[in-house]
Amino acid sequence: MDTRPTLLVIAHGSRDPRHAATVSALCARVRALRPGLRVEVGYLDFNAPRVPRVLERLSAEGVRDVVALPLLLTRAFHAKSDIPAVLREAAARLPLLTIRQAEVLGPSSLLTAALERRLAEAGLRPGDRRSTGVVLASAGSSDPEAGAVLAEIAREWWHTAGWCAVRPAFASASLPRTADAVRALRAEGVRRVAVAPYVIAPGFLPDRIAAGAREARADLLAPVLGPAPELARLLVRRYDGAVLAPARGDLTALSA
Ligand SMILES: C[C@@]1(CC(=O)O)c2cc3[nH]c(cc4nc(cc5[nH]c(cc(n2)[C@H]1CCC(=O)O)[C@@](C)(CC(=O)O)[C@@H]5CCC(=O)O)C(CC(=O)O)=C4CCC(=O)O)c(CCC(=O)O)c3CC(=O)O
Ligand SMILES: [Co+2]
Repeated sequence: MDTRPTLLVIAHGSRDPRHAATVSALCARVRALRPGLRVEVGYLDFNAPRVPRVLERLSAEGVRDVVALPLLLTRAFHAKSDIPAVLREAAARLPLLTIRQAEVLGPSSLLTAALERRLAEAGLRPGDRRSTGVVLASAGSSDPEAGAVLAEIAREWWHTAGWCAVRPAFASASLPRTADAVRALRAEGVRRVAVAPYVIAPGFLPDRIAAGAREARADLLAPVLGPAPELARLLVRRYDGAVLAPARGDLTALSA
């Protein structure tokens, strides 16, 4: 029997059916990277099964150890408040289960590599970098830490990839919006403006980013990250990090 903790991927959920289809495709890639590892998905909202139902089922089946991995790019509301509350509540009802929450996916060079893969798919050539300004369009959060982290990711990516500029934009909760960031780059004289959605799956907020890119006539709109191979590798990396965490004395277990 496989004694490794079960991987529970916690996805946001969406009314858009492409969201859950993308999450499933990503999990299939993770299973291919780690044959024999049990990978389950639970949703916070909109889709079934919800996280508490999955944990109940796992506990009933005799699973004792779970790594709960937020399928989120940023440590903000969902990662800091929402998921810990859901896990605490479930852990209190399921005393045989040990649940560890893994780190969120970002920031990571694997994510910028996935963004570059998507920009190339949208037609951007490596030689275009110096003349291209990129709008890094994320979901947005009212958590100021998220905004600061996104600004740092934009700075770092600009620095390492050699873009003419990288500017953050947000689909909700904070400003600027995608269309305003595209216009600002144009006003600064940037020749080619590309929009890179820093979101995982198609859905409501990605559609808003795409509408903003069209409205401001961006030259290029990349697809969402989706089941990129870099993302699958990053999930495995965060899972491994959580499995190793207690050995470092960095106990994140929610129930003993
Ligand atoms: C807390 C809040 C902002 C705040 O106020 O701080 C916030 C935060 C975050 N959402 C994130 C992600 C996604 N959000 C959606 C969808 C919706 N999100 C909405 C609201 C809110 N989202 C605010 C709560 C307001 C309230 O509930 O009172 C909805 C209801 C309405 C709306 O936006 O108007 C709309 C449903 C639309 C519908 O009805 O169908 C999808 C799915 C999709 O787009 O379809 C994804 C996955 C995208 C992907 O695939 O990556 C992340 C990024 C996490 C990460 O990866 O880092 C954060 C950041 C964080 O965690 O803080
Ligand atoms: Co949201």
